Amino acid sequence: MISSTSVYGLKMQWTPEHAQWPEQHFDITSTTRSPAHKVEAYRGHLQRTYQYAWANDDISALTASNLLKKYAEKYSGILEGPAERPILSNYSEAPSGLVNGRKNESEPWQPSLNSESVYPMNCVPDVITASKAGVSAALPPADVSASIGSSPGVASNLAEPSYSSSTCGSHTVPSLHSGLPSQEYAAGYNGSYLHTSYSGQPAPALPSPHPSPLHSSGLLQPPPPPPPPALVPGYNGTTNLSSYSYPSASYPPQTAVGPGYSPGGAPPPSAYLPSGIPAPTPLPPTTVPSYSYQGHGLTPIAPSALTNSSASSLKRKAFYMAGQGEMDSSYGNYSYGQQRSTQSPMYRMPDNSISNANRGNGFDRSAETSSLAFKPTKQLMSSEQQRKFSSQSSRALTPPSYSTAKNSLGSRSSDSFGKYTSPVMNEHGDEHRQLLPHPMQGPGLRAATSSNHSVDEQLKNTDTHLIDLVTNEIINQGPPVDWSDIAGLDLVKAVIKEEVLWPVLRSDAFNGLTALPRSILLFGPRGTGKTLMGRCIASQLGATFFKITGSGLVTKWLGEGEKIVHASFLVARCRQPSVIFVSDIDMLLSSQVSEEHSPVSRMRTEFLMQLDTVLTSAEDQIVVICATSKPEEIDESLRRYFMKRLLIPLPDSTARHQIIVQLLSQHNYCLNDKEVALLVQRTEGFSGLDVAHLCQEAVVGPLHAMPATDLSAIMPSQLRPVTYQDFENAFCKIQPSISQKELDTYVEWNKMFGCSQ
Ligand SMILES: Nc1ncnc2c1ncn2[C@@H]1O[C@H](COP(=O)(O)OP(=O)(O)OP(=O)(O)O)[C@@H](O)[C@H]1O
Repeated sequence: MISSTSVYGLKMQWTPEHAQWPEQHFDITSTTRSPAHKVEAYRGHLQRTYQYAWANDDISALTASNLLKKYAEKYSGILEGPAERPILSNYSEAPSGLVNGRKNESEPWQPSLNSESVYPMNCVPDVITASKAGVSAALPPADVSASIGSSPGVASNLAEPSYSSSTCGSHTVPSLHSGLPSQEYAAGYNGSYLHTSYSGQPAPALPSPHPSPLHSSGLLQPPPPPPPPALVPGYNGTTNLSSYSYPSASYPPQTAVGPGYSPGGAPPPSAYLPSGIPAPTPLPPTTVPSYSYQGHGLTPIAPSALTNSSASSLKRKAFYMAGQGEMDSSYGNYSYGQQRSTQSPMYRMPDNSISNANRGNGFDRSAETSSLAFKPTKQLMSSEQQRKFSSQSSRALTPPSYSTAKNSLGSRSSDSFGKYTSPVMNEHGDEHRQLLPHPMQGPGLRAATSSNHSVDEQLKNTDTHLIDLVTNEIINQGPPVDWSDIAGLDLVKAVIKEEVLWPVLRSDAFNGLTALPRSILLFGPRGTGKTLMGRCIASQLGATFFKITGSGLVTKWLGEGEKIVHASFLVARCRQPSVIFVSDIDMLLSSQVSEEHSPVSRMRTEFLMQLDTVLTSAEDQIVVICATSKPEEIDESLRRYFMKRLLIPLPDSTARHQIIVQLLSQHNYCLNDKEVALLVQRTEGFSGLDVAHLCQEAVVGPLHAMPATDLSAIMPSQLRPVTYQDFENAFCKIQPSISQKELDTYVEWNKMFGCSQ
């Protein structure tokens, strides 16, 4: 139907096609979006369209469509009356039906253009028809009737919120544009892969599959070839964006700014780019809030968006560079090659009170007032342990966590040892060393004869009475013990050799392995060679042997046992390598010790603190060996302080034979092999000490036949040899000291907690 209207003397022809124009350009069926919203979207579309046209020096089908539509708007404005002329861009200013500049969604929107409000204008339909014909020739048939809301030429460029939020990983670009081939316009590329604010960046010239109508009409020359891609490496302009390898949504965010990147500064160096790709002008990170540029196998060519971690990293960097906060301002700019500032909390001088408490009475700090007084790890541990153990006497003590990698005793450098030697040690120390059957040869023991400087300082300021006591009564300076001096115990010997001695003697072979056993519990009947074993270990290591008797601490030295323990470990650190042997350890670690502030409790606390320090220190060359004949009395929570718990059983027949022959060889005796074997058989159940007592009693048998007045004048050669009868007499006096019940207890305890079967 064609109608004509005469307005202001102009007669306009109006056809049904004209009446459909508003519906085609404004989706009036939409109930989800206000007209004002669509206008704003359309404004953005126009802005981008013109930017792209300007940037590419090209007029695409999209731009041509927009130009045509703009012409149509102008003509439609002429068709409408001057009093109620609705301008496309001022819907927000329309007074009726709008609330706060926006149309209420509940109100049905009435288009301003209708057949009655349009003035007939004969020339306009012709222009429109001609224009549409041009577009129709360029668009697929399905798109001919598309409205603005669905037209590929326009709608694909509308920055709808849901459209711009489409993720790279969804790969749904074609579905977002019905009827529009995905490669026709890089909507997904621009709207989702790149942030909209990135439009200021020169966009890649994406070729249109459809020739511009202006091109078709010959009004414009063909556009120049597209510029080389600047943003997507390898993109050649013909790549189908739907198949473009977008970074996966699960792709890990770039956590750090690439090397050479300086926010807001110069672009990254060209060496950072793939070959043949020019460096883009970097955008400030804040303008690309969610931009993740790095693709699969692609080297980033532009500064990436700051992820949480990288952003916080830069924040921290800025924080330190600004010198804010409590941290030392020089720390943030710190170069590892620089001298560390002692003002930094990481390298701050230790608290005086802690140090003094740790170093005992009378410690003079004046000697280490220089900035070089870096608190060594060992002292830090010691301070922590002081606090830890000083408050735990009322609760269960927990075993320490043993250090693993650098737990070797041989890791101490020669520079870390001091020169301290006790006045008493000066007299006997060298003798002790000379008596060693196997002077230390291992690579880790070259520097084992000195003491740590800081420990040396502590020692100098410790009560000399305690030092002398330790030196005279704790340090054992007996003859060295060889493995052959210990009868039997082959299994225990093998374990100790392999797991205690080898890691010390050849620390290089055990570096990085599991925690090395530096605390051993030897348990078993009395007189079976536990102390002998401890001395043998010290001799094999060439270590100073400290023997602390638990029973002596709680009886003889009860009042100052705590100080003696402390001083013993202190001297042991000065005389490294050291073996501290504590017999009757059950006296200190018994679960019966319940009084919090009793002397025994304080001794136990001190001992555990020192033991923990040894176990957690990678520098100390100290082995702590504890022995007990009552392992069941050790507090359960303290049992695991001992990394190795080895049963020292009664000597077997072979061991007894060896002990007997060994002892008789020092005397004149007359026993055949059968009699010796009989002795071995009759000493079943004897401890090594019992056997020794038996032999001793038999050896003095010949003296019983001598007159008492001549004993001092009789030469050994004048005495008769020891016979089997002397042993018969000795058996009358010497009985096995261990009951079968006790033996069963050790066997059971060994099954439960022992490390050797
Ligand atoms: N296996 C052994 N080989 C040689 N001699 C041994 C052996 N066991 C014990 N003896 C003798 O017994 C003596 C005491 O040994 P040792 O002091 O080592 O026993 P112990 O287990 O430490 O005793 P305690 O539990 O009472 O401290 C040694 O001096 C040695 O003469």
